Amino acid sequence: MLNKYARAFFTRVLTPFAALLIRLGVSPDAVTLIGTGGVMAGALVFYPQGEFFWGTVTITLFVFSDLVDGNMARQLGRSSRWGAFLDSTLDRVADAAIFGGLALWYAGRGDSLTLCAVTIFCLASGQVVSYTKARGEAIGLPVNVNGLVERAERLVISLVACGFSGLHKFGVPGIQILLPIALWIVAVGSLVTMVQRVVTVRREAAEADAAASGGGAG
Ligand SMILES: CCCCCCCC/C=C\CCCCCCCC(=O)OC[C@H](COP(=O)(O)O[C@@H]1[C@H](O)[C@H](OP(=O)(O)O)[C@@H](O)[C@H](O)[C@H]1O)OC(=O)CCCCCCC/C=C\CCCCCCCC
Ligand SMILES: Nc1ccn([C@@H]2O[C@H](COP(=O)(O)O)[C@@H](O)[C@H]2O)c(=O)n1
Ligand SMILES: [Mg+2]
Ligand SMILES: [Mg+2]
Repeated sequence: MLNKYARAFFTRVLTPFAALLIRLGVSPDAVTLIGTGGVMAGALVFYPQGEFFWGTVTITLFVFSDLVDGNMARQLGRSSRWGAFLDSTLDRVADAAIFGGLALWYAGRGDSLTLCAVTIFCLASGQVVSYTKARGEAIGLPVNVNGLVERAERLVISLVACGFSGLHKFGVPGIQILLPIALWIVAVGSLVTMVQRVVTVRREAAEADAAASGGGAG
C-alpha cells in the first residue's frame, strides 16, 4: 500500500537530494552500502541497550537511502541487474539488523521470552515474505500480489512504534507499550502476507503448468 501510494511522494521529495549526490560524484551502490551500514549500526548499537529513540532516529536517517539509491540509478539511466540484486539483498540485511537488535533487547534486559520470540518471528517471516516473491519471479511467474504488509509497512509500523516507545526514557509514561503492540501487528500481518503470496504463487504455478502441458498436447 505504502509502496503504491507513498513512493511517488518520496520520489518527488528525494529527487533533488539524489541529484546533488550525483553531482558530488557519489554512486548509487555507495548509497546502498552506506545506508545499510547506518541502519545496521543504529539497530545493533542502540536497540540491544533499550535506546529505542536514538536507535530509531539513526535508522530513520539512513533507511531513506533505500529510496535514494534507485532514484539516483534512474536519473543516471544506470538501473542495473546488479543494482537490483544489491538493493534487495542489503534490504534483507538491514531488516535482520533491526529485528535482531530488538530481539537482543528482549533476550537481555528487556526480559521477555514471549516478545523475543515474536520479534524473531517478525524477522523470519519478513524474510520469507520477500523470498516468496523473489523465488516465484525466479521460476518465471508474475507473482501478482503484494499483500497486506510489505517491507515499507513492516518498517514504518515498527520504527514509528520504536521511536515513540523510546520517549519513555525521557519521562513519557506508559508509551513503551507501543512497541509490543507493533511487533504483534507486524508478526500477524507478515503471516497473512506470506499466506497471500504462497496462495498466489500456487495458483499462478498451476495455471502456468496447465498452459505448458496444454500447449505440449496441442
Ligand atoms: C517523537 C517520536 C520519535 C519518532 C522517531 C522517528 C520515527 C520515524 C519513523 C519512521 C520512519 C520510517 C521510515 C521508513 C521508510 C521506509 C522506506 C523504505 O525503505 O521503503 C522500502 C521500499 C523500498 O522498496 P524496494 O523496491 O527497494 O524493496 C523491495 C522490498 O524490500 C521487497 O520486500 P517485500 O515487500 O517483498 O517484503 C522485496 O521483495 C524486494 O526485493 C525489494 O527490492 O520503499 C517503498 O516501499 C516506498 C514507500 C516508502 C514509504 C515510506 C513511508 C514513510 C512514511 C512515514 C514516515 C512516518 C514518520 C512518522 C514519524 C512520526 C514521528 C513524530
Ligand atoms: N545501487 C543500486 C540500487 C538500486 N538500483 C536500481 O533501482 C531499483 C530499486 O529502486 P528503489 O527506488 O526501490 O531503490 C533496483 O531494482 C535497480 O534497478 C540500482 O541500479 N543500483
Ligand atoms: Mg533502493
Ligand atoms: Mg530496497
